[in-house]
Amino acid sequence: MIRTVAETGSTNADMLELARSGAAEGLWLRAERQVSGRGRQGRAWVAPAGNLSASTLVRLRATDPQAATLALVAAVALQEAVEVYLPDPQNHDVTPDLFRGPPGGLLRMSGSSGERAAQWTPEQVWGDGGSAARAMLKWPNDLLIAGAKISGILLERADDAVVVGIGVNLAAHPDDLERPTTSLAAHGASPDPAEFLETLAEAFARWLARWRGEGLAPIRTRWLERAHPIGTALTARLPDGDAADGLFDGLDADGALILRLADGQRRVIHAADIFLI
Ligand SMILES: O=C(O)CCCC[C@@H]1SC[C@@H]2NC(=O)N[C@@H]21
Repeated sequence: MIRTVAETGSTNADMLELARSGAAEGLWLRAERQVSGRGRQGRAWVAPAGNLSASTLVRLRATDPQAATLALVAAVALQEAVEVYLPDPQNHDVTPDLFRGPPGGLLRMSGSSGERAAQWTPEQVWGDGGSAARAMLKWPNDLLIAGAKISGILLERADDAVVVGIGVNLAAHPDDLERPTTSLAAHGASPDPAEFLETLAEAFARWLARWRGEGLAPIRTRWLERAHPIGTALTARLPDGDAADGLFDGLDADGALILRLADGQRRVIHAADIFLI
């Protein structure tokens, strides 16, 4: 069920209240205008009119996979929904053996983890994407088009309830000094937020059911297929202020990010802000 309000501070804050008063799993709340949106790590989330601001609720069960992995469930559902609206969504069968990423140099796409490389052209990862623009996942749940962020996902927990808040730049994107941003409109599509949410809610319900029924494995597989290739150079900015540079080497069985460091060691990262370099 989808409830829509004209304006609110934060749909996540509202959904946490609804969760505390017994709301059932599956409820979605969408605000046409969200004026105090919350982002990850205490940041604000700015949502110009025409963008999607919505939250839903998952009630955890004893047999569920780790709650934190709902971040990957939300990410694969959102990636799927965004690609429905991108031009030429079928155009993803290019699998180059070598991948040239900035600042230059060739990176082998097949990592030691043996994951199959994602089907990306360098232009789709780094360039303007053009008519072949694709929505690419970056750990844990950012979605990028041609390197620019198009959406944000924020998970918040209250007892057995996890609130999953999703903001998508459909019509417009706010400027961000720290990282490039984009919108679906900038790529030739501007779905109505209500219609977009129907698509997203359907995809989320489907991936949530798989997460419950089959565990994290199919979600992880799908995430890897839709993420930057193995071998992509990343910087992880860690919660303690440190940073680690390395090459993307897949996800562990729990969905944590694996970085291959310059000395060849693998580092498993559970929490960080990740940047493509
Ligand atoms: O920092 C991020 O990338 C996450 C942003 C999450 C924004 C969404 S918009 C709907 C929901 N309500 C909020 O207050 N935040 C989330």
